[in-house]
Amino acid sequence: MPDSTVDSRKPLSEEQRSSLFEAVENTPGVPKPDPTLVVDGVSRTFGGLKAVDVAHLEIQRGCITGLIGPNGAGKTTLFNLLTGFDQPDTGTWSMDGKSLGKMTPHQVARQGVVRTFQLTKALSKLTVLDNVRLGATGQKGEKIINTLMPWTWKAQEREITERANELLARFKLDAKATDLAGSLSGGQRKLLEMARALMTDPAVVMLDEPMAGVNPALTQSLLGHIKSLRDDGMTVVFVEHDMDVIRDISDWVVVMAQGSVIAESAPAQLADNEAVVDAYLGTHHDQALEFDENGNPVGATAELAEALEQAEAETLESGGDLSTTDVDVTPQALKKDKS
Ligand SMILES: Nc1ncnc2c1ncn2[C@@H]1O[C@H](COP(=O)(O)OP(=O)(O)OP(=O)(O)O)[C@@H](O)[C@H]1O
Repeated sequence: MPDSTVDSRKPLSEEQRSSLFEAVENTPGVPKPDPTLVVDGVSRTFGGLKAVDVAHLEIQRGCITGLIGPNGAGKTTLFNLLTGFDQPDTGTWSMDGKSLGKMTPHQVARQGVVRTFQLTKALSKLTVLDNVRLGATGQKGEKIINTLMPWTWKAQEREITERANELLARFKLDAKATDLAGSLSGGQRKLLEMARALMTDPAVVMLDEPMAGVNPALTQSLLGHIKSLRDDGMTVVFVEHDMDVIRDISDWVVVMAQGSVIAESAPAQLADNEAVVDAYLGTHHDQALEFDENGNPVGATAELAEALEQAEAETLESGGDLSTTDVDVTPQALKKDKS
């Protein structure tokens, strides 16, 4: 269990969540009514490249915050820094007023902040159940003194297994408990990651691209699971490229580009923000393409394919040569075409 004594688990209703953000301005670094994580001046440089340079960021408690931005914007690096997997050059950050700086991932998890990875870290040669059990921190059996008192850690082992089984049932992986993790599909591994992350009963869960590589059939159930974390009173921060997913489940969206927070807003107002359109929505290079079971493009991919076809037809009509002409299918160009 996290050491934090603040009651950070009271689930918020949908109305409460949206009214929380009513008075929050759409400006980078804007204060939130009841922030749990607060980041100040956090920067990280690799060689000459400033991967992260966040002046100020507050994450609202009990809500889902979507973190978006083009490839290389610094999203994963920020996750790494906040959860102790990397150390910043400058800056401080805290949860409920308690500094999380200079801590190991293990210590950060004990404070109540956990994360999952873009590429799932399931240990393929261990069973699904053992993978989840490994998410527990601070088992009494780890301490030498306790090896002299095996009854204390045996009882704890039982508790850990019980909790792991409960979590496997929550994520509908209980039937796979004794299978090797290596036999799971991409989507099931994401669920396994979430189950493992929840072993410490965290207050804040940071999910790095939980939908990436997931079979579309599992996407809805994965989204449901993420919402259920919030409905249990947890604070969720998640990185995602798919704007439909962002709009569907985020209460608030933070946009990063070139290491910094360049915009924040409610999901419905994202497209109105010029900085966001320029830095993110205007570039399609990292948008996940989606197709149905017959190989036909769906959703945003269908719009993109249609726009591409139309732009190609126009290029040919006006006597252009497709082998030498780049067709501009950015949203700005498409808007121009439609008007
Ligand atoms: N260990 C590292 N060594 C050197 N450069 C790194 C390292 N980790 C990240 N970077 C660089 O820092 C920048 C930010 O990378 P990061 O992975 O945080 O971006 P991101 O927003 O998560 O991107 P993506 O959406 O592609 O996952 C990139 O230019 C990346 O190449």
